[in-house]
Amino acid sequence: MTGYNSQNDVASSNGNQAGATGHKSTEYIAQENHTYPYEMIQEIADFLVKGSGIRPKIGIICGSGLGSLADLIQNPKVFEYSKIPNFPVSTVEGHAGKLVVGCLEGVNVMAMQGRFHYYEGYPLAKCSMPVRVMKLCGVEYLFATNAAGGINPKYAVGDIMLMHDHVNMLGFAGNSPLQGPNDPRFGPRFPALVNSYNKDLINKAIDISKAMGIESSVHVGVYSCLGGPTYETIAELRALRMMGVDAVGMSTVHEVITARHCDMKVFAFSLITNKCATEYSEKKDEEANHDEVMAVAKNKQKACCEMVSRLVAEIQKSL
Ligand SMILES: O=P(O)(O)O[C@H]1O[C@H](CO)[C@@H](O)[C@H]1O
Ligand code: HPA
Repeated sequence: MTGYNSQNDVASSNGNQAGATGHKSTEYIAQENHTYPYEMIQEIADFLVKGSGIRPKIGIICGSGLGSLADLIQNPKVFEYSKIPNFPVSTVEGHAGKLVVGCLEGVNVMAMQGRFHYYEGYPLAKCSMPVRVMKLCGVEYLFATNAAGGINPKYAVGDIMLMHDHVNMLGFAGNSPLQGPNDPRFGPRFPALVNSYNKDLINKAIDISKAMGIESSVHVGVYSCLGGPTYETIAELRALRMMGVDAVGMSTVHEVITARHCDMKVFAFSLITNKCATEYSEKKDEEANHDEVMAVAKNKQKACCEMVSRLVAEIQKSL
């Protein structure tokens, strides 16, 4: 272990500060940006692979209230985040803070019961650091799930939106999980993001929705991530709709960016937990709230679980 802690006060690690030339070292810039050095990610991955005896092929991130996706896993080995070296802890209700490793439909998988959000106070690189851990554990496919507000007027509460693209609002503001020095062992300095969402997996998920008889409540659309923790204003929601956004949340995009940077195949979906109002109203019940988000997710977890396990079974056929 390097002894580096991303929450350390940068100024206290004076060994890495500007040298006689006045230039900051790469390691110092990495600390300034709260990024994790490759070696530290490798150590976390080694800890998990050694502790579970498993090299997972698929990584699953459970959205708010969707932690039961991890309950599908057979012979689970459960790691509390607080017991994993250098791992952040979950602070949001509906995010248990456990990493579950085991087998699903004959495929070794790793599931995060609890993700990290920017509004929790974590820099984006830290929010999506577990995706790099997954990569170094052997993960080739990322399944990212989330609870989201439906902006597309055709979407109903309880529908599923398969993500085929995103609008990165935090990126518009100059924030990225890839900010700071690039380590080419993960990926290129300037990764392309067209075709980020694997078309083959989207098509398989559409076929699965037909087989499940739920195709009328499954859509393909565009997700946007805002910083939160506030839900959006009417004016913001109208602006997002004009930009072609179908569903809005506070997660996922930075995880997808990190996964594509290291060449993982990505499948992501939103469970629509509330309809976003785009008209001004005094009615309290039209305001988004986390209790409603959690309740809808709990209600719909069965369909989400079936969608995920059937898709894993499809991937298993192609391995
Ligand atoms: O994106 P997930 O983690 O599913 O959670 C969503 O639900 C919370 C708001 O209710 C926010 O954290 C939003 O991002
Ligand atoms: O309406 C929403 N907005 C942002 N994030 C969300 N997560 C669930 N619902 C929402």
